[in-house]
Amino acid sequence: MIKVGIIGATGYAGQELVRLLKGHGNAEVKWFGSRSYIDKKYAQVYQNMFEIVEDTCLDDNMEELAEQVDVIFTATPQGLCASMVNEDILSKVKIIDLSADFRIKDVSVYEEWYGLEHKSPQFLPEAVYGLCEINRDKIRQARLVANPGCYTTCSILTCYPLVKEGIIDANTLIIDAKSGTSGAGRGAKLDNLFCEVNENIKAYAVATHRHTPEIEEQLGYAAGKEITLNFTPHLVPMNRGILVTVYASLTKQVSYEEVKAVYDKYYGKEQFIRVLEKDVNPQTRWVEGSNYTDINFKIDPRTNRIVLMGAIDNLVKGAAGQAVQNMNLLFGEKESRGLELVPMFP
Ligand SMILES: NC(=O)C1=CN([C@@H]2O[C@H](COP(=O)(O)OP(=O)(O)OC[C@H]3O[C@@H](n4cnc5c(N)ncnc54)[C@H](OP(=O)(O)O)[C@@H]3O)[C@@H](O)[C@H]2O)C=CC1
Ligand SMILES: CC(=O)N[C@@H](CCC(=O)OP(=O)(O)O)C(=O)O
Repeated sequence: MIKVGIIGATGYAGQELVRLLKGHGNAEVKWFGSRSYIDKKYAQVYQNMFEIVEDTCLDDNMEELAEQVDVIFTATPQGLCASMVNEDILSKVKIIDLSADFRIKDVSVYEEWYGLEHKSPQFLPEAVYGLCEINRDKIRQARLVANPGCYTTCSILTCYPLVKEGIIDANTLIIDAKSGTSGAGRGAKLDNLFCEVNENIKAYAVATHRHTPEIEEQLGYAAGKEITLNFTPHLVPMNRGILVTVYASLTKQVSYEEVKAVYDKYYGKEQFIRVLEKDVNPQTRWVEGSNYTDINFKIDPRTNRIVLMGAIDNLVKGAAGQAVQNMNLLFGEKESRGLELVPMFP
C-alpha cells in the first residue's frame, strides 16, 4: 500500500484526492491535513465521507508527515509548499504539489505573477512539471512533482501537438477559457457567492492571470522558442468544468485529415485524451467527474486560422486526477489506476 498524506485535505482539490484515492486499491490516506479543522472528524467537514472516512484532521507538519508516509500531496494555497519543503523531507518522501510553487522555472517570473517571494528556489531545477502525457518519463524519476494548473492543463493539452509540429504560430494563440466555481476553492469569497455567480458570466484577471506564464513556458518548450499569448479566463455558473476555445493562425494550408493525423500521432495511444469525431465539439458535461480531456478543432479557411477546443473537469484532470496519475507514475503503478472513472451524466 502506498501511504499518502494530504496537506490541505479539507479544500476542494484535497477532498477530490481523498475521493479518488478511496477507489485506488493500493493507496491509503494516512494524514488528513488541515489548518482550520484540526481534531475534527474529516466526515464532519465533508458529509459525503460519512461512514467512509473515520479519520480526524491533523495539522500541516510536513517534517512529521515525511516520517509516516511515502508521498505527500500539498493541496494548499500558493507559497505554502515552498515554505515547508527541505532537503531532509525530500530525501524521505515524494512530494506532489498541486499549487503553482514549482511549476515555473524562472523564480523572478513566479514572484512577479504571484506577488510572493519564493521560499525554496533551490528546488526549482529538479521539480518536474507533472503533465503526464508530455513528461511521463521525467515524472517517473522525480522527487518533487509540480502538478499543473487547471486552466493550463486544458490549454496546453489542447494546443501541444499543433505547436510542437509547427502547424500553428504559437505567438498568435488566443485562449478563451471558462471555469466552474470549484476552480476558486472552498474558501468564502464575495465573488463566489450564489447571487454573484448564478445567471452570470464574466471575464476576470484579463491580461494578468497567473496561468499565462505557465502556459507560455510549456508551449514555448514545444515551439522551441519563447512565446507570448493571450489568455482570458471567465467564471461561469457551474460547479465543475473548464472549456477552452483557442484561436491561432496556421503556418501553412492544411486539411482536416492532416491536423487529425497530428493529434493522433501524439494522443492516439493516450487513455485520457479523446480527440472527438469530426464536428463534435467538446463539452464539460461529457468529461465531468472523469480524468478525460476532450479535444477537437475546426479549420476556418476564410481567415487561415484554426479554432481548437478542449474540455476537462478542473478537479479531476485539472487537479486531483492528474495528481493521482503522477503518483502512479512515481510508484510504478498502472498509470490509470484509480482513475478509470466514466464521466457522469446528467
Ligand atoms: N480548485 C481547483 O480546481 C484547483 C486547485 N488547484 C490548486 O490546489 C490548491 C488547493 O486549491 P483548492 O482545493 O481549490 O483550495 P481550497 O481553498 O478549497 O482549499 C485550501 C486548502 O488549504 C488549506 N490551507 C489554507 N491555508 C493553509 C495554511 N496556512 N496551512 C495549511 N493549510 C492551509 C485549507 O485548510 P482549511 O480549510 O482546513 O483551513 C484547505 O484544506 C491551490 O494551490 C490551487 O491553486 C489546482 C488546480 C485546480
Ligand atoms: C475559477 C477560478 O477562480 N480558478 C482559479 C484557478 C485555480 C487553479 O487551478 O489554479 P492554480 O492551481 O494555479 O492555483 C483562478 O483563476 O485563480
